[in-house]
This record gives sequence, C-alpha cells and structure tokens, in this order.
Amino acid sequence: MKIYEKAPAKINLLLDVLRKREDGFHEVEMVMTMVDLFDRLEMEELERDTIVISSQAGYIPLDEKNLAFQAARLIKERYRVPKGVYIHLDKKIPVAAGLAGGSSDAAATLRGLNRLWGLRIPLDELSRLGGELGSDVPFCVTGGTALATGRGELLQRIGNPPQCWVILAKPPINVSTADVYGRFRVNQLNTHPSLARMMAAIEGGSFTAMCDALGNVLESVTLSLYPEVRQLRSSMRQLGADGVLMSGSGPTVFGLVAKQAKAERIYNGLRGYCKEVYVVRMLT
Ligand SMILES: C[C@@](CO)(OP(=O)(O)O)[C@H](O)COP(=O)(O)OP(=O)(O)OC[C@H]1O[C@@H](n2ccc(N)nc2=O)[C@H](O)[C@@H]1O
Ligand SMILES: Nc1ncnc2c1ncn2[C@@H]1O[C@H](COP(=O)(O)OP(=O)(O)O)[C@@H](O)[C@H]1O
Repeated sequence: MKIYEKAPAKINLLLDVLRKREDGFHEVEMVMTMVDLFDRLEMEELERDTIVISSQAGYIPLDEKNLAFQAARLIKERYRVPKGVYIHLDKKIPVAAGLAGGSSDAAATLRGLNRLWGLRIPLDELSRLGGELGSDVPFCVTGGTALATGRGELLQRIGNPPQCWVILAKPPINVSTADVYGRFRVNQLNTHPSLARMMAAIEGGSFTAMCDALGNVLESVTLSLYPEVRQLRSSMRQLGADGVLMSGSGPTVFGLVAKQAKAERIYNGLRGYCKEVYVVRMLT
C-alpha cells in the first residue's frame, strides 16, 4: 500500500528567548503557524525490514541524517514494527531556511506511518514522540497555530491569525540554527517582543495589530552575521509589506499584506535579485 502526506512549512510570528538552560537549549516563547508551501511525502510499506529514503533534491542527506529516516526509525523501534518503508520526499520547502522543512518531513513521516501501519497512536502522543527528534517537530505534528514554550515542544493551541498573504524570500545562504542560538546572548537584548500584544492581536482578529506585534529576538544574531538578510528585510518593507520579520533562525524573511495584488507587486519587486520567493497563505 502507498500513502501520501503533506509537510507544510512554518513561520514564527513571534520568537522570544527567555534564558539559556542547563541542558544547553534555550527557553523560548514562540507563536507559530503553518503556510501553504509543502513538501510531499510518498510512503510505501516494504516487507524487508529497512528504511529507504529518496528525493529529487540533491542537497539533503538520504541516510540516517535525514529527519524523515530518523522519524521512521523511531516509530518502528518504539512500536516494534517488523516492517520496512520506502519514503520519497518531494522537496519544495527551502532547506536550512528557518521554515522547519526537515522537522515537518519528520512530523509527516510520524503521521503517515501511524496510518500506514495502523498503529492508532493519538496525535498528542505522536507529538511527544516528535520531541525526541527536534524542538520544532512536536508543533509540526499537530500544526495549526500554537504558542510554543519550553524548548519549543510545549504547545498550547490558539486561534487562527487574521487571514492575509505571506511573501517568503530566502537569500542564497544556509543558516545553522545551532550556530545562531550559540551566538545569542539574552542579556545583550534591549527589548523583548510582547507575547501579550501578539495574543491579543490574534484573538481580536486585527491584521494591523498582528503586524505591529511581530518580533524575533534571533534577528539580533542573524542580521548582524548576514547583511543580505538585513537588506532583504528593508526591501520587503520598502516594497510595501505591512509587517516584516525573519522566520526562526533565518535566513528566510517574510512579509505580510492584506491584499493579493500587493503581494504580487512585492513578489515581482523581489524576484529581480532574490531567486527563492514565494507568495503563500497561512493555513487555517
Ligand atoms: C529557531 C527555530 C524556531 O522555530 O526554528 P528554525 O530556525 O530551526 O526553523 C527552533 O527553535 C529550532 O528548532 P529545531 O530546528 O527543531 O532545533 P533542534 O534540532 O531541536 O536544535 C538544534 C540546536 O539549536 C539549539 N536550540 C534549539 C532550540 C532551542 N529552544 N534552544 C536551542 O538552543 C541547540 O543548540 C540545538 O542543538
Ligand atoms: N528531510 C529533510 N529536509 C531538509 N533538511 C533535512 C532533512 N533531513 C535532514 N535535514 C538537514 O537538516 C538541516 C536543517 O534543515 P531544515 O529543517 O530545512 O532547517 P530549518 O529548521 O532551519 O528550516 C539541514 O542541514 C539538512 O541537511
């Protein structure tokens, strides 16, 4: 039997870091949501007890370093499934972009294999299992819009953000999340974004208030390391985006606008010097 699973990209509408923990991770507060830019996974059961990954993308590992491989191995071992699986990843989400492409592939693998092997694992259990693979995986398992705390694995579902268009632009550099967190110093921050304002904006359905409440403290690291990200952020703003922010540890910058025509104008303006630009919507 063959099954298909979609793996959407995420953006962080708010990302605050509260402190560095003893285990090396950072305690965060994040408001995360999904957008309609997807990787597509095809999974087929194998009688042979092996995990095989393929992809049209030449720039990701296909061995045990692949997060989909790790997800398949984890669920197989934990639930003692004596079967194998072939997983094809049709990659559309840019890699190492701050859009959680790998984490979402891992999450889609957990959801897909739960179905393929008839395991009937409840979604919250699957989400907890995802936490063993990475901090963003639990959110990617459940999707929607959520407030994520802890190292990102503690989730509280919140309402949908006001509908709008999202322009994603990724400069041609790869950013390591570990490196960005490693360079981050919480005591060098002058301000923190207001979670209360973001929550009120979403609850009240106010697009303008949501744009005003956007904030990501990791910009302090990535923007100073990579001037091209800072430049892209300014261009997005100059071209008329109502809200602009870097997603996660970067380097993808997103712009929010209410009208499709404006999104298309910004897309055309950016395409001149940025190859990877997408116009998407938030998934509600
Ligand atoms: C920054 C964020 C925001 O959503 O996303 P991306 O930019 O990766 O998309 C996440 O916090 C990234 O989550 P994820 O990519 O799953 O990170 P992990 O694999 O768990 O961790 C990679 C490394 O980042 C650091 N890390 C991660 C999460 C966290 N709360 N504190 C940390 O210090 C650790 O050094 C860890 O070794
Ligand atoms: N299925 C996958 N898709 C993308 N990257 C993957 C995958 N599996 C492992 N990786 C590795 O994970 C790292 C982070 O990739 P990604 O999840 O796209 O980053 P980010 O969380 O910043 O968006 C990359 O170095 C990549 O080689």
